[in-house]
Amino acid sequence: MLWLVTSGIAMLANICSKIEFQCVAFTFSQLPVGRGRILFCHCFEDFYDSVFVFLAFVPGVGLACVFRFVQLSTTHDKPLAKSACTVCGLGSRNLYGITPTRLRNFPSLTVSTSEYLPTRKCLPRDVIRADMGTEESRRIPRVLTVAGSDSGAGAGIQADMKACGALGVYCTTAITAVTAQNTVGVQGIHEVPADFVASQVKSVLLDIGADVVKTGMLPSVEIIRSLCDILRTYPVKGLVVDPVLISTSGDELAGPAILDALRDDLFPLADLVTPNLPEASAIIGGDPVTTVAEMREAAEAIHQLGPRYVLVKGGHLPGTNTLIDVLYDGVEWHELPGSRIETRNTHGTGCTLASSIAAELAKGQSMLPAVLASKRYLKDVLEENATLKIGEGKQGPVNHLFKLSDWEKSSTQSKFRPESLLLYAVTDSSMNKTWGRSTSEAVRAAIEGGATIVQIREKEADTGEFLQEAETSLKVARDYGIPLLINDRIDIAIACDADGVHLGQSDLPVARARAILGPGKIIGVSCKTPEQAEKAWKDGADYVGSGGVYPTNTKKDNKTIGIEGLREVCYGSPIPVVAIGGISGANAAEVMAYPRPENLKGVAVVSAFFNQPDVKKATAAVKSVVEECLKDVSVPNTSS
Ligand SMILES: Nc1ncnc2c1ncn2[C@@H]1O[C@H](COP(=O)(O)OP(=O)(O)O)[C@@H](O)[C@H]1O
Ligand SMILES: Cc1ncc(COP(=O)(O)O)c(N)n1
Repeated sequence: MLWLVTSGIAMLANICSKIEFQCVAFTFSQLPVGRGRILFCHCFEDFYDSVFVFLAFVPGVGLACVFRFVQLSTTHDKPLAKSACTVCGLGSRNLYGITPTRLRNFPSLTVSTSEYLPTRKCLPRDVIRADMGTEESRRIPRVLTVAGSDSGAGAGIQADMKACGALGVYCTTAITAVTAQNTVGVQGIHEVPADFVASQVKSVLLDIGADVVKTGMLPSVEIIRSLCDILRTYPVKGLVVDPVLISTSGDELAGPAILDALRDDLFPLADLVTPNLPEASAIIGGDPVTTVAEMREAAEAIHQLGPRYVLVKGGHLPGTNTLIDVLYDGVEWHELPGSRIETRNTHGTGCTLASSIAAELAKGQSMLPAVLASKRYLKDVLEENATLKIGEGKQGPVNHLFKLSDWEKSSTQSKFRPESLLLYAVTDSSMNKTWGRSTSEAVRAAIEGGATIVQIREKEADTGEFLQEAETSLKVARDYGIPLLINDRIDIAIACDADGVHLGQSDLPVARARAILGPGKIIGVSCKTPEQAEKAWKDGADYVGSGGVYPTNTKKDNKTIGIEGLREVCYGSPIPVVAIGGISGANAAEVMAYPRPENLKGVAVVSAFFNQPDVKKATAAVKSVVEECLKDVSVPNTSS
């Protein structure tokens, strides 16, 4: 039920004659209000079941009326309404004087000027609608999309929701048709009855509200007409009309029968109409639109039909790599150029552009900046996803949420492959300096010699130098497809986007590191005991580095655990283990010899690679020893 509280009787009568909801009027002066569907109520309890309260009043008188209303609602021992209801105020700007605190029973207050009357003509383009949240609530720009569902999710409702979401705008929906659609084409269309489309639109507008309405596929004249009726009754700040007729695949989504309804009913209400070239041609009666000059003529002709702006989109311009969209407001022309991006993933570009413009308008942008911002967003989407493969057909969908969809970061699967531990190179900058080479040169040589994973270990350099070393080494490792980890310093790993970190027992706890790095990065942990290995696994590590297997000078005060200690760790470790500490070509066979624990995957080497004149040769030498051990296919020993 919609409640009207008013002292402006004439306005109330006018509004009630236009809306379909049952209205109950409560006038503070108890004046008789006797028209249409208006009923009376005489006590405050009667408001209790309302879902929407509309405060209508004449300027001047209105403010006193609202204060009285607020006072009543706050002194009353019940809340104003059972559930949070929207309060819409209509009248003078004086409403701005009401503070959110005074209106704490109202989740939102919408104010429009008294020029708001249920005839579209007198609705100012910039009708003032200030939604005042309560002190605790935040407001988010809202777009309502009235469009078809695309099961392939590149276009239609799905595109609109994702584009608005990506741009920080809350998108509600009224579905006009459900299509069975994929990258090959449209296999079926199931139209939603016009009255149910209208119900969806009203449900949204009467509760959540919308700053801007965007339309896409409107498959019938009835749907267009009922939408126009609603928009005349409940005007919104902006209306963006994408006159969808045919899909990129060439399938008809709305027949020529709707053209008259678009031209006569919807376009005059629109702030922006966004036809592509075939749509522009159909709207103006079939004349070809294939050049920028013809786009201008079409924009002019469409503008005559009543919208404030026309954007004729040039995605279908033949034989050019510069795509021009033409924007026209009846006076000024803007030719907005963009380069054609080579990609099959263009299904949904039109819907995406229109809904992005709607989103930008909802944020309060004016038209030209909104169009430019949307073109930039679309360009980023097309560029980022140019080579993406979704579906087998010719028209790949636009992937709007590319910023969220770095699967390596969002995946629940680590990139870690246990086999990569086979020949693990751990750098030492002082050794490399002694031999006159940079860390990245040493990394390249180790990889060329057969290293299967690299860890940058830096104990001397300051943070800036370390980062630079890591970045240049990472470039080398990426060229060869070899994972590169950073020793100890999770900040450096994040800064250069390395593949992961290797942590000691006294470094950042593994669980914290995992929480920071996410599931896609590799984490290794140094462990000397099976208990440490078990904990590392529980905390989210991918592998264990266990040693020192042999005495070594690389790490001071490092206890040697020997082959026996290594094996104990392996048997207690639920995750793969790499042996470390004093390993060289001379002893690697002993470490890796069969029978060995199944999860002992390789050897990590420092001096035997980097304290050598020829890193590549030294690495290759250890590699051949380890590979020799792998040739032994005897059943691995898994018991202690
Ligand atoms: N391959 C592309 N590279 C860059 N921009 C494109 C490409 N294809 C379309 N666009 C842009 O996408 C928007 C939608 O264009 P268009 O393809 O004409 O619409 P529709 O998807 O409605 O057919 C326009 O701004 C157009 O310039
Ligand atoms: C439900 C729906 N709405 C709109 C389009 C147009 O998008 P495109 O022109 O990219 O095929 C579509 N294919 N499906």
